[in-house]
Amino acid sequence: MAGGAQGISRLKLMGMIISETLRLYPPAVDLTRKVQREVRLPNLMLPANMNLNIPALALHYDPKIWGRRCTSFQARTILGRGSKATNNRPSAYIPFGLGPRACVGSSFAIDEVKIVLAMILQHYAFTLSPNYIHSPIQVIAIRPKHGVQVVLHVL
Ligand code: HEM
Repeated sequence: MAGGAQGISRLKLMGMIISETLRLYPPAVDLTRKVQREVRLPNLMLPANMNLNIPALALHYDPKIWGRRCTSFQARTILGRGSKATNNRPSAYIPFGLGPRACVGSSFAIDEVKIVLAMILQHYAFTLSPNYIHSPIQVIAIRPKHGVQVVLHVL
């Protein structure tokens, strides 16, 4: 694809936009794990059989990691899958989980979004409809409560 603003290819830019969208609206807001055997960390002891809740949403909005503007959409602050953006703290960015049980479909999911967007953008530009009400809710996964109405402009 042709180079975009500041030498970033459109494909890369699309990846950054998808990554930033998944930071602000991770469909899975938290992950759960069961502690199999007692674990002692410097400041923490986790007893066996304890259920752990790992709050992806809270990590994704932590100003210590993402800065003061952590609540706003800043695609350019997040590169690739977030390892640089998180200062090599990959556990701070977990829309697909982390470790051996991380999402096996992550690359497929991202490629699918890129393909669908590329197909739409070949024929249309789109803007948010004035009727759109920003209201993400959690119904198992995060979703827009009132849908996402867009206005298509034929190219
Ligand atoms: C944007 C789309 C998607 C998101 C945000 C997502 C997110 C996640 C998350 C958070 C987990 C749990 C990881 C963990 O517990 O550490 C997971 C697991 C999983 N996902 Fe996805 N997923 C997506 C799309 C897909 C797709 C398209 C597939 C299949 C084609 C898929 C297949 C799986 C499977 C099989 C697991 C279980 C992996 C395991 O337990 O070993 N996911 N996903």
